[in-house]
Amino acid sequence: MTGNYSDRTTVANTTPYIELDNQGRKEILNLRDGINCLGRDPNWANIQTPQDWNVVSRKQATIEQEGSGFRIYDGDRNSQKASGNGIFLNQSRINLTDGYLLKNGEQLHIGQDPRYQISLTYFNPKLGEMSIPSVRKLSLKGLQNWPVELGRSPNPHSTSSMELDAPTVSRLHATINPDGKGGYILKDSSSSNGTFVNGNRIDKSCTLNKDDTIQIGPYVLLFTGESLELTNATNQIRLDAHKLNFRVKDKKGDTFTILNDVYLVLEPGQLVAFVGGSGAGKSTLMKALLGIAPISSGNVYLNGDNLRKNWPIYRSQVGYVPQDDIIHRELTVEEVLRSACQLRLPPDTNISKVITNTLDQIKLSHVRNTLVSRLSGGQRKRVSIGVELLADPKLFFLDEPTSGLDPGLDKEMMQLLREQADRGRTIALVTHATDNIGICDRIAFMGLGGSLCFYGPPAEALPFFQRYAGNFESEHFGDFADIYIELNKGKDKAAITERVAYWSEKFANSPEYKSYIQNSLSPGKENQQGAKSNSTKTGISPIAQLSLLCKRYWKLVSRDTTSLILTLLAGPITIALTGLPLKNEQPLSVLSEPGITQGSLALRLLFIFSCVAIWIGLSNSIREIVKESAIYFRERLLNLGLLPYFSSKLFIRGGLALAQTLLITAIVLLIFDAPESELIPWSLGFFITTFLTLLASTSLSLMLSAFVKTENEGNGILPLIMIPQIIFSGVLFNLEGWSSKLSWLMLSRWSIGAYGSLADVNAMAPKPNPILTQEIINDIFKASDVYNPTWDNLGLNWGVLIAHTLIYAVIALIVQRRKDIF
Ligand SMILES: Nc1ncnc2c1ncn2[C@@H]1O[C@H](COP(=O)(O)OP(=O)(O)OP(=O)(O)O)[C@@H](O)[C@H]1O
Repeated sequence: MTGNYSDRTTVANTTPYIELDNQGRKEILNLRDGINCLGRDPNWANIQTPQDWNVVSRKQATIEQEGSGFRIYDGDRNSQKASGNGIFLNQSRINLTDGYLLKNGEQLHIGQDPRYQISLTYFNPKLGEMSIPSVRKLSLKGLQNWPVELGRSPNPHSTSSMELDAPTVSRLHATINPDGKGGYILKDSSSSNGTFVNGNRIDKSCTLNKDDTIQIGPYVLLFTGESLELTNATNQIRLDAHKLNFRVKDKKGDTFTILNDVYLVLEPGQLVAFVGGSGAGKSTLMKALLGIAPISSGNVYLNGDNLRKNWPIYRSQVGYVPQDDIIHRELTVEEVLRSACQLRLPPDTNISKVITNTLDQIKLSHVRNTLVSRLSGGQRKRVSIGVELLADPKLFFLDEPTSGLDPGLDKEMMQLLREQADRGRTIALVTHATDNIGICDRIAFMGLGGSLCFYGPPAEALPFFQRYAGNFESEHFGDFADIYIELNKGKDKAAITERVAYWSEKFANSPEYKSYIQNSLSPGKENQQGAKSNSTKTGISPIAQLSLLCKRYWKLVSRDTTSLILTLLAGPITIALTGLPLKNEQPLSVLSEPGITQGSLALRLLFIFSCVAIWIGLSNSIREIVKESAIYFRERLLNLGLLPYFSSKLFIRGGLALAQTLLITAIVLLIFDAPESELIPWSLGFFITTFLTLLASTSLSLMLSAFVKTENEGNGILPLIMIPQIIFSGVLFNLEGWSSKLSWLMLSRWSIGAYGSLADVNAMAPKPNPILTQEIINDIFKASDVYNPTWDNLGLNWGVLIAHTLIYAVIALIVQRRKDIF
């Protein structure tokens, strides 16, 4: 960071002291030898703060001498009661049990809300030179150089710039200028991830008011009226879960509990494992902590902010690897990472550098150019983790990252996560593999019904469940499987629930609960307004997203060469086969004396054309949305636009439909005599009709793909869609009444109508004569208005095909939209 920050002046005092800074009001309190009690309560505190400093609790902290220094504990250490607002060092709450040994010049905070929090800095002049406090201040008053530049890499020569170095921050993210009336205007410089003021993403610019908090990527700045203070420079995240409950009604109407009054604390830099039997609620808990699972009640706070209300601010700072892979197997490792970078990070990012760093972190540099499909299960999981690490998330959730891995890979994965936590990330994972959970900082044992039965260091879990008799010197902590057995003991569900209730209650009354939850839990900011709805708008423009998604999708389609060739050739081959039995016929030429069967033969051939186009269109795309739902879901949580996503599918599939149409048209012109069309040349009319049929059926299959839950469901539904197209086409049976109305919903009805009017099949009806009466002719082939060779009729058929395409696309968008969580 550069700029004219207000540095602390050295105080002529040889006694160790703490300096409290309450939004500019400062108090210096000398520390005495022995025990210091800091708070507002005059009967308890021997270092007392002003009564109107309400953020400070009556019994805020106990500061005890330790050697030549001081250790600070939250609250009243004597009665083991934590303070209300807590004391934080880089978002880690100082606890009552271990406290924290103060370092000279280091700054802590009382409370979490930057608008009201009070900084507490410890100074010991005897220890010599003081370190510069971590809070950075840029004074705006009297500043000569405007604008103030905020960003990842602002003008290095400017004395009024603030460097906010994080991948999710744009090179020049935002600027501040005076408004000419004594105030200041904050302007977003078309950043990718947005500039937020008091939780709301600003559109273009806004006037700053005193005590506004500005959030840029992981940084929080406080505007004091005259200066800009960086209140969260360490960019770490803590998570506090308050009384999470999730209850649903089962089929009988009985209430079924999935999460039961769960409280949790995840401190910055901790690696936390959620373990427990199948169906105990681990995944639900993880999703609830992430804010993406519905809950009946309770709150999750990230650094004190209500997560659900502030998701737009935090979404780029939270990484999530679900159970299913979130990567495309047809791409190389580098391509996967590159496309994720392009979608998630600002366009001015040095992508190659970010990819190289990430590959180093996940130890996959040697497979940079390998296709994901050729990687082992463990390597694939690492790539999924790499995709999330690109944005350098400070809070990272992983759902069963080690499932399906052998013990060696399981250990490697846990070590990788340990390293990541040691870099300051807060990491939570769901796992069933307990061999290596000893390297976690905390484990949460869940019992049936979503009850928390233990939360604390792994070394304390076995003694808590009275299942351990050894020592914890070695990395192996004993057999956690015994705890699984203990929590599942019972002949039926009621007995197991009773067992779980016993342990859950025991834990709630245990010293472990007090130490690792009760005294560490931080209250969220009350009455906090959520981010407004415009906060969810995407970072990079929809057009840029569309272009990226089209390129990626085309790569995926073209990599699968066999499928691509089959997709392109299936239509022409089928049409060529149809030509075999008709090789001596001229089914489409209108003859002056049509034979008795010519009309019905022509209609059957046109019917084949329609069916081929519909079938190919349907089978083209039925899997395209459902097969990547895990990836879609993850990218949508970040900033994927629904319209660009769906349009990329329609455009690429539409392009393929165009190529298919060209090939089909060529083969039809080659094999069959072209009829003389009075409206438009047969070749052009055939091309347009085939393309519109293919496009409408592609749109229909994309819609179905959005509806179904699995690829198998999609495949199963195809015949149900195709067979009515055949029955209600109007070719095989005379349709009257309701069946005629139903045929309007069929693509085949409009497709065959267009082909029929182009080929003028009505003119192929045999002429009646004394032997061949009209009655007999009607049984063989009956001219119909559906095939009238007029522009009105042709236009209607084409128009309805286009309308079908649009309606299916809109329904698909609505269905996808309904899957959104935020
Ligand atoms: N939205 C929901 N509606 C109804 N039941 C649900 C819902 N979500 C989860 N459940 C049920 O809640 C229970 C807990 O599910 P969850 O997936 O969280 O368990 P888990 O501990 O992760 O299990 P596993 O280890 O087998 O993955 C299961 O019985 C599940 O079927």
